[in-house]
Amino acid sequence: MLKIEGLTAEVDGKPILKGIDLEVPAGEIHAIMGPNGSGKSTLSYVLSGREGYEITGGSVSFNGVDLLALEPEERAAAGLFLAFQYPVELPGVGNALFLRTALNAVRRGKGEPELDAMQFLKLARERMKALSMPEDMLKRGVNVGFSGGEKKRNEVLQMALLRPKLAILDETDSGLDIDALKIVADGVNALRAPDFSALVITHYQRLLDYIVPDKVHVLMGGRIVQSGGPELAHQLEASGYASVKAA
Ligand SMILES: Nc1ncnc2c1ncn2[C@@H]1O[C@H](COP(=O)(O)OP(=O)(O)OP(=O)(O)O)[C@@H](O)[C@H]1O
Repeated sequence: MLKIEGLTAEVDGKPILKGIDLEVPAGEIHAIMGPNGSGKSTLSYVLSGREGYEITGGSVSFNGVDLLALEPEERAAAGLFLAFQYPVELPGVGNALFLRTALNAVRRGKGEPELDAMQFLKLARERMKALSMPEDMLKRGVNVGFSGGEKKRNEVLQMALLRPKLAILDETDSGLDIDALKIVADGVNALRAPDFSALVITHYQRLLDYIVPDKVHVLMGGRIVQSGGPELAHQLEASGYASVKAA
């Protein structure tokens, strides 16, 4: 599914990713943990094709395709989805129209028929119910006036509608109350399938009680410095990153 080899990238001439090697097979969920400023968000932005990041070396293969050669919208059409750490507000852009436009763009890319407003509403209501989101969130501007937790749920709604092949969740758990955490985790778990993979970036072991990862990786100083099973997250929670440095 995803194979990253020797990936290096810089921002404003400052090297941030210093040789990332990471493989996420189809059907697996991997977690990335690491101290503040270690490059976790940078990795997710580089994978999604955000402007301002210069790739200086390495390769990323996504289902056999050179991901780095694709435009951001082509990456989305190929099945990549990034749930932002800080979802942006788009005043004046209705959430329903935004979500339907995103969904239809991906459907077009896959050669599937677009959904009209009625078909979309039916699907969105169904998926929102599963996420315990009130329907009026469709009528409001994208994320405008949404609480922190509501913005994160709106990201997961997007994911539930787009049904990507690879979802990257960048600290989607931060700012969520305990009930919302479970709802969001259920949303991710519902997508588990042999052709779905996820990279879950988190600071907290707690999320990984609900989304049990196949592997946990520690990103420090722009490199993956340790990988292990779910027990690695427990070990980090107990001893912090000093134990990794010593390893
Ligand atoms: N536009 C930028 N200009 C300068 N430095 C940047 C820029 N974007 C990121 N950085 C730096 O790159 C480093 C990695 O940032 P990144 O956001 O990827 O870390 P992170 O691991 O996601 O951190 P956190 O856990 O705090 O979210 C940081 O030192 C950050 O200051």
